[in-house]
Amino acid sequence: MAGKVLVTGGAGYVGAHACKALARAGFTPVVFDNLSTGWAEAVKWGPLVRGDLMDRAAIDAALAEHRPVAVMHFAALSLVGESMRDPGRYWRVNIGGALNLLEGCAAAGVRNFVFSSTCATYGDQDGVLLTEETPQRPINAYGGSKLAIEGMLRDFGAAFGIAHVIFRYFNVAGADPEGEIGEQHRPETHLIPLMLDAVAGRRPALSVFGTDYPTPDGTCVRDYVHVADLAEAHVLGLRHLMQGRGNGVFCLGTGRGFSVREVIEASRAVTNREVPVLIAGRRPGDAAALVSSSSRAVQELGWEPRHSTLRQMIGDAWAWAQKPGFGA
Ligand SMILES: O=c1ccn([C@@H]2O[C@H](COP(=O)(O)OP(=O)(O)O[C@H]3O[C@H](CO)[C@H](O)[C@H](O)[C@H]3O)[C@@H](O)[C@H]2O)c(=O)[nH]1
Repeated sequence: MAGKVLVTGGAGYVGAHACKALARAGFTPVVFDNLSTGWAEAVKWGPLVRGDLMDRAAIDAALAEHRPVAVMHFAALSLVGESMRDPGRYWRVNIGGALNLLEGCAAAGVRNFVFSSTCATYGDQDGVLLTEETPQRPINAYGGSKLAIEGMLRDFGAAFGIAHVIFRYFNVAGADPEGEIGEQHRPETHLIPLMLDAVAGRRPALSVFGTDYPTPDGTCVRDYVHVADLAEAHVLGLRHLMQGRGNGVFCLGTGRGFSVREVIEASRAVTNREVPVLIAGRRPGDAAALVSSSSRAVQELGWEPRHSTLRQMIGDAWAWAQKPGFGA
């Protein structure tokens, strides 16, 4: 047994897939989650500690009881649009939670930390391929709060010897290829599950947010990465830390962007059904194009994004969309 890993937000979409990957690699994921957006049913590979990151005593108790070899920090508010409407909540919850967790780790002697950051820290950069060295200029409170936590990690790393890996996710999509878990948000705001809901007739149509962006077809371009590939990168990042290879920052995307219209086209090919579409205005906070260069993760961690074709991401999400889902 490779040891326990405290996984904050492990009942959520990305966190739960990371737990499955950790368990497969021999670790025991201990989920710390307040279930505000996560699902107890998604916690299948280790214990669930129901707790809130705003409660420092609850963090200390979990660290003392489980003595993890590492912490993976997924728990956060993560909706761009919501962060534009209610920035205070994003700054309070994301920063306050991370600060409590890092102070808890420093006190408990946790020395390995993996953090979920985001391409939203880059802001709108005119379609350039984003690398780990690209200057970060967030244009929404969500991205701003995640960038601040990256800075917090550097300071705690230097002061307390907390080795850390920062992953900047691009657009996470798909579901567990074995169908055990998948994407389910309340409310749902993400493109692919909303599109598949419209295909399945569970909502009248997909609203396309903006057709006047400076992109080839006028709709936003994103770099979609399969959640199972993303989860695997976390195991590689953890091994990197446990082998003493030092701090790292890695973009997790595929280097290839797809427009909203291209995603809709791919859905037709996978499901053999039309997507009912409604053209709507731009959504505040959206960048025109966010595409990564994932070459550092591939070269330094040996990451292989094997599942990240649009076809498989939509196919796995479609299979998941036809199951009863959590809370059914
Ligand atoms: O009903 C919808 C939903 C989305 N979109 C468009 O589809 C693209 C993808 O939108 P998502 O909401 O699926 O994803 P985001 O790019 O907004 O968000 C993702 O990237 C963000 C960083 O930009 C955060 O990391 C966030 O957590 C993550 O889900 C965007 O261009 C959006 O405008 C639509 O047209 N209609």
